[in-house]
Amino acid sequence: MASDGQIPNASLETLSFAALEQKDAKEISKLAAASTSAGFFYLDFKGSKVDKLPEMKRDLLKVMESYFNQPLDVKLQDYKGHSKRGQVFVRKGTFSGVDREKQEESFEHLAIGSYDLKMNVAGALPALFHEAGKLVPEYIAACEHVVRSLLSCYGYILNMSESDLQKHHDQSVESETILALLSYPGRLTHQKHTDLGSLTVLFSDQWGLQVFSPSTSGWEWVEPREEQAVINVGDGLRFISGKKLFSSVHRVVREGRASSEGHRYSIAYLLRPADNTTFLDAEGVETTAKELAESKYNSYAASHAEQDKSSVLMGGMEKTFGVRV
Ligand SMILES: O=C(O)CCC(=O)C(=O)O
Ligand SMILES: [Fe+2]
Repeated sequence: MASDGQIPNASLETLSFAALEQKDAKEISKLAAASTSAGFFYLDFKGSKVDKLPEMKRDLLKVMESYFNQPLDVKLQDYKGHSKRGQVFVRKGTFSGVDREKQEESFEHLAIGSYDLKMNVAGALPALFHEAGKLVPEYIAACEHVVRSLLSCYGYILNMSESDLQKHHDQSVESETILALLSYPGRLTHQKHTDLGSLTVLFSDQWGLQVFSPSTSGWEWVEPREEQAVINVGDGLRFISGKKLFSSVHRVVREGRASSEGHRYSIAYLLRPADNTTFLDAEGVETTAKELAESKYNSYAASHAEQDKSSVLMGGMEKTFGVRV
C-alpha cells in the first residue's frame, strides 16, 4: 500500500454503477459492506446510463474556476443572507477549518439548492453559470439518477420498503439537497465531519481528502480518481436506517501528499431527506431533517471547543467507533 509518512492510502472498494443499476446481488453486498465500514467507496460509471458524468464534471470544473477566480466583492453579490439553502455563495472561514488556531482557514463554496433551481428561484444560479447552458441542471439530474438507484439498493440491504426510502427523498418536495461547488485556494482546509444528508456524490481530481478508518483508528488518504466518484452515506440515511449504516468521517487537509496541489476544487452533490422526514438523531431524540440541517450547520460553523461538546458534527460516529477522532 502506498503511503505518505504515517498516513496510508485507504483501500476502498470500487463498485460498478451499471451493476447497481441492474440490482446485481453481488454488487449490492459490496455496497452493504462498504456502507458499514469506512463508509466511502468509489463508483465507476462505465456502461451505465450516466457514463457521461465524469465528462460533465470536467466541464463544471472549468466554469467553477472562472467563478471562484472573480474578486471577493463580486462573489459576495451571490451571498443571500443566512438562510442556508438560498445562501448560494459562502465565503471562506464561514465553517471551521482543521487547524484549531486558525478557524478562518476553511474553504469557500457555492451552494446551489436543487429544489430552488427546479422552482426557478431567482439567484439559485449565479449569472456566470447561465452561460454554460444546461450543464448544472443536467449534472444534478444525473446525480439524482445515481442516488435514486443507490436508494433502491439500500432498500434491499435494509429490508425497507423501497417506496418509503424514495418518499423520504422525493425531489419534488422541499429539502436541503444542494450541489456544492467547493474551492480551496491557498492552503484552505475542511474540518472533520460527517455529512448531514443521506448520500454524497463527490468528485475531486486533487489530493486532500482523508477518511477516518474505524479498523486502524487513524486517518487515511482518499486517492483522487478522475473517472470515478467517491460516495458516502451521511447522517440522514444513517438515522433513517436505524443507525445500521455508517456516516463516513472525513476532512480535507493540505499537507503531505496534498502539499504540491495548488488551488483545490471539489464538487459534492449532497442528497438530503425531505425537510419533514423524521428520525431519531445521534442522541436518540426525534428530529426532522430540517432541524438536523440547522443544528449541523451551526456545528460546522462553531469553534472547535464548541464542536467538541456535542455529537452533532460527527453524527455520533465517535460513539460507534469507540474512539475520539
Ligand atoms: O472537498 C472535498 O473533497 C470534501 C467536501 C465535503 O466533505 C463536503 O462537502 O461535505
Ligand atoms: Fe463532507
